[in-house]
Amino acid sequence: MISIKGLRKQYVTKERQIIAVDDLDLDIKEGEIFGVIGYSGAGKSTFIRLINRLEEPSGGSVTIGDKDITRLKKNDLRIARQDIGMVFQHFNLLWSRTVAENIAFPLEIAGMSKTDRKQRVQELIDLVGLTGREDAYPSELSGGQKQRVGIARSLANKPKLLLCDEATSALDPETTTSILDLLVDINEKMGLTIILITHEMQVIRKICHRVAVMEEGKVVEMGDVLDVFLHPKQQITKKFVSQVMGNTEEEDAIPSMLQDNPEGKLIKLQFIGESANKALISQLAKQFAIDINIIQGKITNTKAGSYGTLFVQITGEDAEIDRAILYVQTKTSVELEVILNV
Ligand SMILES: Nc1ncnc2c1ncn2[C@@H]1O[C@H](COP(=O)(O)OP(=O)(O)OP(=O)(O)O)[C@@H](O)[C@H]1O
Repeated sequence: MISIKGLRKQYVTKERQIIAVDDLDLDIKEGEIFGVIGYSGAGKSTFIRLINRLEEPSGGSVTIGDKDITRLKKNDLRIARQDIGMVFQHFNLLWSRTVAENIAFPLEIAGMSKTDRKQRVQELIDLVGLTGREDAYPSELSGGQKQRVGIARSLANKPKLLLCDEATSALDPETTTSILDLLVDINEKMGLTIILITHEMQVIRKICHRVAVMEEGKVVEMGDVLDVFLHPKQQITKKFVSQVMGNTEEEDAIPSMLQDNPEGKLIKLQFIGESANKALISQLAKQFAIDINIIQGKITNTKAGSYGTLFVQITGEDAEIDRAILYVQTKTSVELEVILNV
């Protein structure tokens, strides 16, 4: 639905030239929640603002449906933008307007009649859970409520695409969760495509279907969220995954946990779905003459399902351990890695 080709943005200042977005190619599917993650300065904000041309690209194209946004003249761009909502980190509300008036603002610009506007605003207020706060001013609202107004306003013209620029970065973890839940709800109810940028892997984990990792203006890794969590390739992606899964230093410390009983093999199992794994452990213990001691385990839930890592110590005759390992590798979908041979 959205096709981005060779997208580029170069800033030229007196002191320096910066390529903030460097030859980006991406296809985003209709109805998906697509996350872009990167550290500060990676080019995320520039990228998302190029999509609706809040920034003018230096090269490349952004095609939404059958419209090449980068080629539209001013008036056509204004019309095309009605199909693209945007949510901002710092809400960008009009402080002298009430909740209802903020949400009505884009409808006024689009020329909707007062009666229709009133009805649409009420629908939106109910949708984002602000019923009863219509006449409040932004200064009277919590951060989460302000963002709900921002989201309602972005949806006013029934866009097909929603761009979220660090929409939860100014919010505490609990409020972040409730706003992310709202985005998922909107995505599912309306089939709205969402592109979000963030520096938090938790945001990607909770709601995104696919993720792109950005570094120095380029996408360095991209894939289904579950795949990226299970098999991060680039160093930067591994770092982001460890934000959620815990530090790899913890893994380094695991061999020392075997100090009390240094024998057998230390194995890392990676699996999708918790129950499949539990069943596997008991099956292995029954089928092979081995003992399995669970050292450490972690389950993480993503939008696409749960996955986990389990560290186990297997003891017994070497040949029997090897048979059990071969069984897991050839007969199950669980991934197995021998971390340590004692
Ligand atoms: N208007 C501008 N003029 C000059 N350089 C800019 C401009 N906007 C962004 N840049 C530079 O482009 C690069 C990418 O910035 P961008 O804000 O897109 O990154 P980001 O990943 O969104 O980071 P952050 O989360 O800190 O905003 C940075 O080096 C930044 O200094």
